[in-house]
Amino acid sequence: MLTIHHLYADMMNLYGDRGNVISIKKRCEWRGIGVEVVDVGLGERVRPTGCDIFLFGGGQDREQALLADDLSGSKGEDLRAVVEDGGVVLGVCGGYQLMGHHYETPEGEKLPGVGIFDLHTEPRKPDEARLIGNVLVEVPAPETGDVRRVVGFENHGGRTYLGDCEPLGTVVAGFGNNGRDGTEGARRLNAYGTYLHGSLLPKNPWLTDQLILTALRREDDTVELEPLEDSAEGNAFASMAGRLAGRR
Ligand SMILES: NC(=O)CC[C@H](N)C(=O)O
Repeated sequence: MLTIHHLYADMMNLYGDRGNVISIKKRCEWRGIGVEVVDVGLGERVRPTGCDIFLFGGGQDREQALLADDLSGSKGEDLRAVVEDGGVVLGVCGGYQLMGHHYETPEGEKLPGVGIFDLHTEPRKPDEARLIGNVLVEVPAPETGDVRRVVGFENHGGRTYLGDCEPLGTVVAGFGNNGRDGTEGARRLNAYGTYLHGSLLPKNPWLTDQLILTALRREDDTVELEPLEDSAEGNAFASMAGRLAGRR
């Protein structure tokens, strides 16, 4: 049984990030893989089962401030332990920002993060716009050495800067972490962070399956996923990626 832990489901669900939960759930069900969804709200502990995917969606500054305190206690420790143990975690935008050291709001408030990634996020300057639009990212797959593509939508004021931390990938079109250094997102062990809403996973079925496979293989490293008929999603992905790549 794969457990999807949906962190702050009712607070951090900007731009349809709940679609990430639905995509993982359906792609498991279509394969006859047992899957359950557990909402993890304020004051609730994360309870790993050994076959888990933790999802942390996007949110406005107000929601981030409300839950930053909740993350600074035992829940943050538990999430760091999950990542160190090779657990699968995906943070999107506001959730991603709070997986770093801190997120500084435009009002100058530094919201403490969980410290999963060595990164921090600064506010946009008064004369800077929010980073908004469609994004195309090239993601190296170290396991196979090939490069995959990810598409999505971004809308964030924060500018994220990586320290000793790998990016998820390189921006081909769009802004990414900060609109300056060409990086998008972050990755460490099996923890992923990204600015891509969309929602991300329905638009990028290969990434969804990679998260599912990684989680399943923590229990049984011989598991394989039967392929699904992704032509519709694949065509939508290819046309968006092609359009965006044409903007290089
Ligand atoms: N889309 C989001 O999750 C926004 C994150 C954060 N509030 C920012 O504006 O950068």
